[in-house]
Amino acid sequence: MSYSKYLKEANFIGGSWVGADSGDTIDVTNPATGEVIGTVPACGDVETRRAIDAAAEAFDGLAGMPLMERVGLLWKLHDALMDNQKSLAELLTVEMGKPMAEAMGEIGIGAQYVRWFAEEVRRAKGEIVPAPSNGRRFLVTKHPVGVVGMITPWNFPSSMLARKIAPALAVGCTVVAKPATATPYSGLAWGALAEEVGYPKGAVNVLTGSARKIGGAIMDDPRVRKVTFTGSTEVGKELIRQSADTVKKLSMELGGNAPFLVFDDADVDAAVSGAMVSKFRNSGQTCVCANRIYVQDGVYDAFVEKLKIAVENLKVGDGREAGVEQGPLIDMDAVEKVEEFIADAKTKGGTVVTGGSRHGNGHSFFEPTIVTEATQDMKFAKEEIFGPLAPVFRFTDEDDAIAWANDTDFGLASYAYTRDIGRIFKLNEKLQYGMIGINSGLITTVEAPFGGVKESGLGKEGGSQGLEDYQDVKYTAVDF
Ligand SMILES: NC(=O)C1=CN([C@@H]2O[C@H](COP(=O)(O)OP(=O)(O)OC[C@H]3O[C@@H](n4cnc5c(N)ncnc54)[C@H](OP(=O)(O)O)[C@@H]3O)[C@@H](O)[C@H]2O)C=CC1
Ligand SMILES: O=C(O)CCCC(=O)O
Repeated sequence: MSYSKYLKEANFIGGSWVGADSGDTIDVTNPATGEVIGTVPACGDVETRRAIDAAAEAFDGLAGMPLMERVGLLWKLHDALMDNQKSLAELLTVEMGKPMAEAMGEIGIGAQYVRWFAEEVRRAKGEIVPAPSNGRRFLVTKHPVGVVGMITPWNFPSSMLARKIAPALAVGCTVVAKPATATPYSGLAWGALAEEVGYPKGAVNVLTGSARKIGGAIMDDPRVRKVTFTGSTEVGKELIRQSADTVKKLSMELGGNAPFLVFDDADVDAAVSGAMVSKFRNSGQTCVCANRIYVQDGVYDAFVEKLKIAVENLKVGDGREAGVEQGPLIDMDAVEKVEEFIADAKTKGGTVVTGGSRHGNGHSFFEPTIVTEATQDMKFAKEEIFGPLAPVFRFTDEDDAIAWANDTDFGLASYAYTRDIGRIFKLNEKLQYGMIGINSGLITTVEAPFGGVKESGLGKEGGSQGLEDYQDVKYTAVDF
């Protein structure tokens, strides 16, 4: 199959494809079938330090490369992604399970991130700040932070690296990346692409293996000046603690618990379409997925009826089959977690109006599910579901809905459907979230800063802010 071009069973360190020193490997399986599709090296701290050596050595060369050469490399990277979009998407689907259409979209948005940062870096201007007296100039300039450690999850194994690697390389930082063990090939493909388009040796290094050992070596090393992580809040907090000893710059894209508010004046059909994309994209496994759907009394029944029809039309199956819209969950633990949420809701008065069970064919598939009459004491009101389960809560009063929406430690994405302009501005002020979708269930775009507040993380990815996160600001006072 064409995806085999990018199925690399070795790690990319200092410009060479290598195994673990021990020779040990880890199996990689297709969650839709359970079959082993290949192996990757089980690397640890020694190999990670070697990768950091290579990245540190490559740094001056990449940082000192003329801007238009760095931009040229990014353009080549963009073209390589688009030229190989189908084979990279197949690889992604085979290791992660998402439907091919979504995998094609993920490779496409990854390429867009590369193009965006190739454009944005040309406008990464500094400042000359007015001095208070004559004979002085105050310069504010921007510089690449240095070697960047990147740790990424399985749910968007290609695009989560795109929005970290692209700005890093754009400004001249070098990279040591550790993709998730469940989905390593889409991460290793970034090494293959960097090699293909001619990045200097050591500019991009990609390792697989023990999260604790690779992560530990990245966090301990003073040469790694920044760490960017996407994943669970629990691991993110541990990395924040570990970063203290060497005071690293951090970007943390952590968990979410997105509220999705539907007010009486909403266009109910539009709200249902928005809820479908927000809740069921990637089988509910995105950190910006609607986790709690709050619907006002006046449209509650109509919303549930239409949502049920849309959910029952979803085709579940192997992501490689034509027309499939819901792939498997990443593993059986994820299935069990969804089952626990449903069982808890049922004991507290929730009603399963569709779905609720494992899907027939034996692997980690789960039926797209709706639970109605959800309440604030149910587990999913506080915890991230990360699966195809849509809890629908009922509300009467706008202020109650906003208070419930904010009643969480997370603050990543939120959504609201309403046509009242005054309410839209009130939501903009009151919702304690880094991102708000008004009459839109799909808000991720390269042009805008993606990121959360509260325990959903630190820093932004995308937008102009997503470039600045890879730069240090330096102030130089010149007296003459
Ligand atoms: N915000 C988001 O986008 C995501 C949120 N999640 C949430 O987290 C839950 C658990 O998912 P999971 O994949 O286990 O997420 P994790 O946070 O455990 O994994 C994300 C990445 O961190 C690595 N990692 C794990 N432990 C450490 C460590 N101690 N030091 C350094 N790196 C580490 C993982 O490596 P390895 O794969 O080798 O374990 C992976 O590369 C999900 O159910 C979901 O709720 C998950 C993924 C993405
Ligand atoms: O789940 C994430 O961590 C990122 C979601 C990206 C997207 O919305 O496409």
